[in-house]
Amino acid sequence: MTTPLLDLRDIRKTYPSESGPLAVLDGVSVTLQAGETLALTGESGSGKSTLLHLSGGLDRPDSGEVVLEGQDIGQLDDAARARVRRMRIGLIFQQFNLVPSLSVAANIALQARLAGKHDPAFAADLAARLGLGDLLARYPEQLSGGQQQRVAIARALASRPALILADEPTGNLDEETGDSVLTLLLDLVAETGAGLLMVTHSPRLAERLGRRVHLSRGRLGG
Ligand SMILES: Nc1ncnc2c1ncn2[C@@H]1O[C@H](COP(=O)(O)OP(=O)(O)OP(=O)(O)O)[C@@H](O)[C@H]1O
Repeated sequence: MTTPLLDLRDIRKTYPSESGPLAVLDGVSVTLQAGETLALTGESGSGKSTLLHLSGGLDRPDSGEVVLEGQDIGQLDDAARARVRRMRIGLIFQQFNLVPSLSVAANIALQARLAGKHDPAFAADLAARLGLGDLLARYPEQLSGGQQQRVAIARALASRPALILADEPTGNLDEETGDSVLTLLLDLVAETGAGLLMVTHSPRLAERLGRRVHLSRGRLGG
C-alpha cells in the first residue's frame, strides 16, 4: 500500500474557554492520498480551521498523529515543522498574510525562493492564469481583497507543494471568478499530483472536489 500524503489519526484538540475546556476535535481521523481533493465542510465554529492548522503543522494536537508523507509532524519542534511547511505545504488562509513591503511578484515568489524551488516561468504562468499579470509591480495595499486572495493562491502554488491546505480560498471572489480559480486549483492538483484539503461553506464548491467530509460535534462524518 502506498504511504498516504496526509494521515490524520484520532486527533483531539481542546481549547480553554470561560465555561471550561472546549473539545473542538474529539477523535478525528481522515486520510488524503496524493492527487486527491477533499472538501471539509461544517458549521461556523465546528473546528475546520483548527483541523487545517494542525494539518499544516501550525499547531499541535493534544493527542493523535498528523502524519505527512509518513512523518508524524506533531512530534517535530517548531523549527522542523516550519521547514516541512516551507518545503512541502502550500497554505491559503483567510487572512492572506501577504508581505506589505514586497511587490506582488516578490510575494508570489517568496515561499518558492525560501524553499529553493523558485521557477520564474512557473510563477509567471500562475500569475497569468490567476489574472495577476498586470499587477505584478503593485504592492498588496494597492490590491482589492479578491486580488490579494489570488496572490495568496499563487504564492502557495508557486513552490509546487505536495499538500495544499486552503481555507475558503475563493471566499473573497465573485461566483464566476471563484469558479475559475477553483478550476485552476483543481487543474494544478491534477498536473502536479498534489493533494488538496479545502474548507468551504459552499456545497456547490464542495461538490466539485473528489471527496467530502463534514465536521460536526468534534467528529468527521461523510
Ligand atoms: N486559539 C484559540 N483559543 C481558544 N479557542 C479557540 C482558538 N481557536 C479556535 N477556538 C475556538 O474553537 C472553535 C473552532 O474554531 P475554528 O476556527 O476551528 O472553527 P471553524 O469551523 O473554522 O469556523 P469558521 O467557519 O467560522 O471559520 C470555536 O469555538 C473557536 O472559538
